[in-house]
Amino acid sequence: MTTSNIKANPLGAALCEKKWARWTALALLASAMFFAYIFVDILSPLQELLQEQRGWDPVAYGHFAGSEPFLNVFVFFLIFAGIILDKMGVRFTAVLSGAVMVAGGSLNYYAVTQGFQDSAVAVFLTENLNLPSAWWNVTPFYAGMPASAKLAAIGFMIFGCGAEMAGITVSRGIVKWFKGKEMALAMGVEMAIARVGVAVVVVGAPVIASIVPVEVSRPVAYAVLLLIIGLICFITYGFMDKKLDSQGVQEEKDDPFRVRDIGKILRLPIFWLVALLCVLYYSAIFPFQKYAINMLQCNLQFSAKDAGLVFFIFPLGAAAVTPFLGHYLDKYGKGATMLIFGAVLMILCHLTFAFIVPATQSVIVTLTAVVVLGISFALVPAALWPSVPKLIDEKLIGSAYALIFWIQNIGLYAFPMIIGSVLVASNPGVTDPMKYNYTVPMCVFASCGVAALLLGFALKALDAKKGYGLEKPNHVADDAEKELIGAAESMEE
Ligand SMILES: NCCCC[C@H](NC(=O)[C@@H](N)CC(=O)O)C(=O)O
Repeated sequence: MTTSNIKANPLGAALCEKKWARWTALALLASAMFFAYIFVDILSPLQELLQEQRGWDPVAYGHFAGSEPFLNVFVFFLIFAGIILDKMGVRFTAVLSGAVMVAGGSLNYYAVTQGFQDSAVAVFLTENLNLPSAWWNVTPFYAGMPASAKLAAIGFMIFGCGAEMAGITVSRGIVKWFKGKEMALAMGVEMAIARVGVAVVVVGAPVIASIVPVEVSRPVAYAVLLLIIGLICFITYGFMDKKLDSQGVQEEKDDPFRVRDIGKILRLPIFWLVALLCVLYYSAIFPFQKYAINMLQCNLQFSAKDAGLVFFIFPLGAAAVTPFLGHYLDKYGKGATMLIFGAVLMILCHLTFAFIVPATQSVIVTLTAVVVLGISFALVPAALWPSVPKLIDEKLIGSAYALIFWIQNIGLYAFPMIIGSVLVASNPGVTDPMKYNYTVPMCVFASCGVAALLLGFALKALDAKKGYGLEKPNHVADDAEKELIGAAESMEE
């Protein structure tokens, strides 16, 4: 349960009390995340070029793309990241995560360069990591996978450790600087900037790659450069963070860390409601993004470029709305209600893609659904992430974010594969990628929305019963929660 982290500062106003300082801290954290999100999707619009220049077929690309959460999910790296964050604090973990992203990103870059193709490492990887395509092979590697895709996947999974570690660290950093102030607005701005990163990549990567001589690795080189700038942002943030600590505004660190603290989080019913809502909602968003362009191509008979332009408004729409919803949450609350609305909008949009878009082939209907889905993708993240500090003890917040991310990453790992299988099973005999019928996969996404909606109702009911303050504005919740939390804790004991 939350306690205020602000201690009286005899030397005057703490840095986080100064608006310019806390927004500068946010700018540094958000810039690093912006660059991370750019890297995540840098190869997504270059699949055709990867096939031409590096011999990656869709299967190789799919295995590479799915490799990012691998270490986080199966080697529990995210859990360790949460423990490191709670033990070592934001400053150390931010710089560590930035360095891990640069290391993984550089390896990923080297794998797609021409230089790697003729190297001894390429020969070694061609002969190794040829794992059978059996059900138990949860790794991204399979027999016959191009060596460059294997090394790129290794780089991408290392990058993924850094990116997710950065994600939880930035969330905790925002709590540290903005608690009791414009916390949801700050998280909204950070996520909006991240969404712009996704939009920039969709348009920018193909342009950079197509500069003569056409080269698929060039956009990746630029993205690695941005990761290095992101690391510099984290280091710069470290100086501000240190100053803040020296003013007595220190994070509550769990010292010594006890595994039973994780057990404490896992025993909270409200934690499970939030984590399951998160995995179900995000599993119907990020994996959907991977199939959306092809779904639009099949339904509207569009080229990939036109479908990309239609889908481009999805992250931009979300980016435009998220900060306003964050501000609304700070001022008026209604977090649980926002989660419910977000789930309803998502269900409506996925059902529209499942039934109305294929029947009407209407561009207007499609655009409307994409815009509404963007609003849903603003509502849920804007309400979800700033609500976590209302539910969990501040010294365990890093572990709590990490556990939620970990559960979410299981969904993000599994769903692209589940949807791929459902797509193939519901389109027997179809081999032309422009002829898929997406009705059944879209119904699977919609059913995730229905489950998320039910969890949203349960969350609202539990909040009303135990008084976590999810429906309260942030500032008010901060004062009220201290009393409520004590009551809630004793009830939970
Ligand atoms: N300060 C908000 C942090 C969460 C943002 C959230 N990102 C994630 O949930 C990532 N774990 C997703 C991923 O694994 O790629 C978002 O809404 O983008």
